[in-house]
Amino acid sequence: MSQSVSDSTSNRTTSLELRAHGLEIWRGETCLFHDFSLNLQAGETVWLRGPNGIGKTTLMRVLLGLSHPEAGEISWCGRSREVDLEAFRREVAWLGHQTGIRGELTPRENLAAWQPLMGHSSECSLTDALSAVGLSQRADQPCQTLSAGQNRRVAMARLLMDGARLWFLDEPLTSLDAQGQDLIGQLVASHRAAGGAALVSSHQPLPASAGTARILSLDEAVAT
Ligand SMILES: Nc1ncnc2c1ncn2[C@@H]1O[C@H](COP(=O)(O)OP(=O)(O)OP(=O)(O)O)[C@@H](O)[C@H]1O
Repeated sequence: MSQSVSDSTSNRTTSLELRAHGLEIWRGETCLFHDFSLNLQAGETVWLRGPNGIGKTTLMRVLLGLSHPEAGEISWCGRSREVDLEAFRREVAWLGHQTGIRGELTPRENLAAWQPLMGHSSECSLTDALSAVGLSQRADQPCQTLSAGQNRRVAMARLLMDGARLWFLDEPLTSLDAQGQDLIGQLVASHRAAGGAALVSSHQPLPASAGTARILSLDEAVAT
């Protein structure tokens, strides 16, 4: 178990380790996970691989504390995640199926509206984030006039501005062309290189640009 050290400038722990042990998760009459364990540390990408409906979103929601497992323990930096659930959540940036983008607002306005809600601010400015996802030319156009893939890029720009060290990306490749998928891979690799970690769910292979990822095949891990 890693040691937690306090960072006096940001009041964060400098270690990064998410552990889940012995999780049992039911939805309705179905046991999705039985005795499931996961370990994610700084500099790692874990790819949750599995077909539609296997339980990837459900697992991410449980890890984030948005719903509860029937059994099992989840720890963050060596302590129960429940000790300070809010502090844990501030360390997580979640890109889910619903991006939370307001269509009547532009990418710039959406990002500005999200900014005060971010747990920690990164060194990446709003302008830099838009540029990094290739949206500088579309920054002032209402999001409802952008394509699905362009809106995914707006959501990715939010991750770059958010200083969260742990990324939960739920099917981030959806709606993206090959160039967009490659970009997601690059962003994940950069995040990892900067000491962050990413949990990425996808039913399709991660782009090569994402670099090394530890594969967790859910169809082998789920309850039988
Ligand atoms: N509230 C609920 N009540 C009953 N069943 C549920 C509930 N939420 C999810 N499920 C079921 O749990 C299973 C897992 O759903 P989940 O959304 O986690 O899958 P997924 O692997 O993320 O799928 P996808 O790849 O399509 O996003 C599905 O069969 C779904 O129908």
